[in-house]
Amino acid sequence: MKILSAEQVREVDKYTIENEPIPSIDLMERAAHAFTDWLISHFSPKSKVAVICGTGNNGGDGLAVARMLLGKKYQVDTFAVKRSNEASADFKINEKRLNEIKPVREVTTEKGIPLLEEFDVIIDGLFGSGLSREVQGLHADVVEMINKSRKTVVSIDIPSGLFTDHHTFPGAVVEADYTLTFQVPKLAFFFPENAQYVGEWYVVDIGLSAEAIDQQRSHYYMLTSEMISKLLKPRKKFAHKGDHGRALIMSGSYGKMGAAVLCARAALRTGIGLLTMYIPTCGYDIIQSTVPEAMAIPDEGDHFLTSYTDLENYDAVGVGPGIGKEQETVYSLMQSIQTYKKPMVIDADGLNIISEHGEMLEILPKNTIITPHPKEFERLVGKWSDDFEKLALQKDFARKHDIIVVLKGAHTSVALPSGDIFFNSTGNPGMASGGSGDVLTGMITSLLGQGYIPEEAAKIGVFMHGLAADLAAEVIGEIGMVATDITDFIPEAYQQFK
Ligand SMILES: NC(=O)C1=CN([C@@H]2O[C@H](COP(=O)(O)OP(=O)(O)OC[C@H]3O[C@@H](n4cnc5c(N)ncnc54)[C@H](OP(=O)(O)O)[C@@H]3O)[C@@H](O)[C@H]2O)[C@H](O)CC1
Ligand SMILES: [K+]
Repeated sequence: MKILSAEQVREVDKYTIENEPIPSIDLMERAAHAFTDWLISHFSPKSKVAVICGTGNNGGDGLAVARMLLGKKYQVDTFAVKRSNEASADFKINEKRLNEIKPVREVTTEKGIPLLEEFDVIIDGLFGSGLSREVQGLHADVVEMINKSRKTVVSIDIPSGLFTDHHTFPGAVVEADYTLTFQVPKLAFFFPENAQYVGEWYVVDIGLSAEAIDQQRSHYYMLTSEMISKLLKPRKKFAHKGDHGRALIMSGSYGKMGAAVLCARAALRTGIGLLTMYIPTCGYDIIQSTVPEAMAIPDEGDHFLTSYTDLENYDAVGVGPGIGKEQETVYSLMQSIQTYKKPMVIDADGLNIISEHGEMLEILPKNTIITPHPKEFERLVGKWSDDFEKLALQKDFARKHDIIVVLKGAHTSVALPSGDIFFNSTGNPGMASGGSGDVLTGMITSLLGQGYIPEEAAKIGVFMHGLAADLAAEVIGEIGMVATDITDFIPEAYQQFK
C-alpha cells in the first residue's frame, strides 16, 4: 500500500472529484460515513461525544460526523473553533446542515473553550492535511484542553498539529488514542517520535481514485498481507529437501549460544530445506541437541568463531547473532564476506564489527541484507536528530552501499538500494525482548536460501516475523512472550496464507 504526502493526497482528491466525478461535499460525506461507521462499532450510543472542529475541511468532516452520530441517537455536542468568519465551502454547507438539527457552538475566545470532563469521547477535527504552520493561540489552548481531558480521543485523518511529511517539534499537537486516516497511511505515523500523537491508527477507505493513487510516484509503502501473498511461492507436490535451499548460519559464542539456537529454529520453521550451523566448538553439543534438524560444523575456536568454512555450496549465508567482536571473529567475518559472492544476511555483532571496520562495507556483496536495531544503525551511520532524518540516513546508506537495510523497530522498515522504503504493518510490543532479532535473521536467511530474491526475502521475513508475534500475542499475550514463541508461531503465520 502506497504512503502519500499531504500534497499528493490533495491531488488524488482533486482527481477523484473531477473524474469520478463526485462533488467535493459528497466526497466529504463519504469520508464522514467511513469514520462514523468505525466509531459506532467501537463506542456505544450511550457515549457522550464532543466534536471539536476547525474551519477547514477537517472541521467539515467533523460536522458531518456529528450529524451522522446524532442520527444514530448518540449524545453529541459540536464546537467550532473560529478566529474569523473564514471557512471552507464544504465546512459552511455542513455547518448549515448540522445547525438545522442541533446548533454548533462557536468557540472564539479562550473563555469559550468547553469543559471536556463531561464527555466520554472527543473527536478531533481541528486540522488535518491542511496544517501549514505550528498551532498557536486559541487553537493551541484547545489542543491543550483536549490533551488534559484524559478522555478517549479519536482524530479525524491526522492528529491536529501533526505534520505528516516532516518533523513536528513538540508543541500543541493532539495526543489521540485512535487516528482514522483516509485512504492511505501517512509517513509520520510510522515513527516512534510520533507514537504519542497518533495512538492506534487505521486506514479507512473513502473510495479515492485507485488510478490517481497509482499515478502518484512514492518511495514509501506499507507492507500488507496482499503484497506478501503475491510474493509467496507455493511448494511443489514432488519437491524434496534439496529444492528448498541450503543455508548456512554463522552464529554464537560462549554464553551466547541461545542466539544461534533461535536463529536455527527460525530458519527451519521458515522452510529451509537444509540448514547448517557454523558455530564455535563450545556450541556443538548445544546445537546438536536443541536443533536436531540442523547440521553443525564446529569452528576451531572453542569460545568464539576464528575461521570460516567453504561457503560456495550454500544458497544463503547469514552471520552475526551472538558472535561477539573478538579479533579472530573479525577475521572470520572478513573472510566470509570476501569469499561469498552472493547476497548475505548480516546482523547484530556482525554489524558492530562492520561499524568498527568501515572497509568491510565496501566489499559487501551487492544486495546484502543488514538488519540493525536503532543502536546498531547509529554505530554505522552516526546520530540523527529526528526520525525523518533517520529515514534519510537509512535511504542513503542503502543506496550508497547497494545493500538492503532492514531497520528494526515498531514499524520495521526495509530500505532498498533503489530508494524505496517498505514499512511493516505487523508486530507488537511483545517482541521487544532479547532474541527476536535473531529469529528475524534466521527467517530472512531461510527465505534467501529458498530462492527468494533479497528484496522479497527481507519483506516476507519482516512481515511474517511480526505476524507470528501477533498470532502468539493472541494466545499468550504480549508480556510473557519470548523469542521462542515467535518461532513457534511462524507455521501459523504461513497458515494465514493458505
Ligand atoms: N482526500 C481526502 O482525504 C479528503 C479529505 N478531507 C478532509 O479534508 C482535510 C483537509 O482539509 P483542508 O481544508 O485542506 O485542511 P484543514 O482542515 O487541515 O485546515 C486548513 C485550514 O486551516 C488553516 N491552518 C493551517 N494551519 C493552521 C494553524 N497552525 N493555525 C491556524 N490555522 C491553520 C489553513 O489556513 P492557511 O493559512 O494555511 O490557508 C486553512 O484555512 C483532510 O485532512 C480530511 O480530513 C475531505 O473531507 C474528504 C476527502
Ligand atoms: K484532525
